[in-house]
Amino acid sequence: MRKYGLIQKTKEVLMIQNCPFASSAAQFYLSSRSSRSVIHPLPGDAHRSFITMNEVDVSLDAIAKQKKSLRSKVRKELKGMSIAQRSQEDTAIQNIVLEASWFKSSQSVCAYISCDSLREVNTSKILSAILCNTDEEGQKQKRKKLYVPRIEDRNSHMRMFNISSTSDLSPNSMNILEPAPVDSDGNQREDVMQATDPVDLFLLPGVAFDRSGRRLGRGGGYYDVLLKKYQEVAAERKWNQPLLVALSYSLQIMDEGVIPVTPNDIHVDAIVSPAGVIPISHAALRGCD
Ligand SMILES: Nc1nc2c(c(=O)[nH]1)N(C=O)[C@@H](CNc1ccc(C(=O)N[C@@H](CCC(=O)O)C(=O)O)cc1)CN2
Ligand SMILES: Nc1ncnc2c1ncn2[C@@H]1O[C@H](COP(=O)(O)OP(=O)(O)OP(=O)(O)O)[C@@H](O)[C@H]1O
Repeated sequence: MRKYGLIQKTKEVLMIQNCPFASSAAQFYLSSRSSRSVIHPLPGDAHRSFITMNEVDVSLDAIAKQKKSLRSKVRKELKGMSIAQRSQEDTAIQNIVLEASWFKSSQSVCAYISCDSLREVNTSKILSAILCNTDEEGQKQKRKKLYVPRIEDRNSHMRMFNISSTSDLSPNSMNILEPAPVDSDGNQREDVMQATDPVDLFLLPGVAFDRSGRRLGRGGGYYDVLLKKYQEVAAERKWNQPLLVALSYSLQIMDEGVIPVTPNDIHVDAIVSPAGVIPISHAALRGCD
């Protein structure tokens, strides 16, 4: 069912031409002509507006394999990082976020709870600052709303629930901390999809990123599905779209063209690495003024 939907969507996207940056996925088509099944820019091949279902299948399978292999390569490199290097990069990245104008002005944030064994950029300092209402100098701030992920099933279904303390969290089967849908007083937590105010900022985890905004996740499709849904909800409610900011160790930033993508992959607006913010979209460039 999902695969058929994906094939339909892929075909629709592949037939769109001359799209602006906002739908950057549409500027590429999947090609199975090459044995490596790469992604080509459209212009020179704009006449090729149809591909068969089989070609889409072959290309998507090849892309899935390329993603898997890139994930293993980067995971290995992350395992090779020294504790000191990671800790230095964790501090630098989190300080950059805490000092950024787009973070300071945000009122509602979706962020991940970092998992040490997955070698994810640490978010504990950012989460504490949000939950304690303090800025990087310890000054009191207006309290931001915080939503964190909870996996619902293995079918790419994740929800984001509002929490007010890290004591609201317990480890799931993957040893990632997550909130129960009901709090300790028996009250249903607010799901970000039901929130009455917009989310300004998503802080995203991932395995690899590039300077054109491509993001390779852990392979569950959880973020791609949730972000697409949230973008649709925001558009229906005529809200500004949230800024999508990925947190990345230096070695997770790839040269352009290395990260394979499909039309389902949501591009990020900016990346924060220890070297600073890499603004990608117009929204991020405006936010970095
Ligand atoms: N901190 C955090 N929370 C998150 C995510 C995340 O990436 N980071 N997710 C974002 O989706 C969801 C969880 N998805 C996950 C998907 C895979 C693995 C994992 O352990 N993957 C192994 C490889 C498994 C395999 O290849 O079979 C790994 O990456 O080492 C963990 C979480 C929701 N919560
Ligand atoms: N919007 C979507 N609708 C349906 N299926 C999707 C969607 N996005 C991703 N998927 C499916 O999820 C699976 C994993 O996708 P992919 O490898 O791109 O995940 P990822 O980006 O690494 O993970 P994540 O989004 O959790 O960080 C694939 O089978 C993909 O087709």
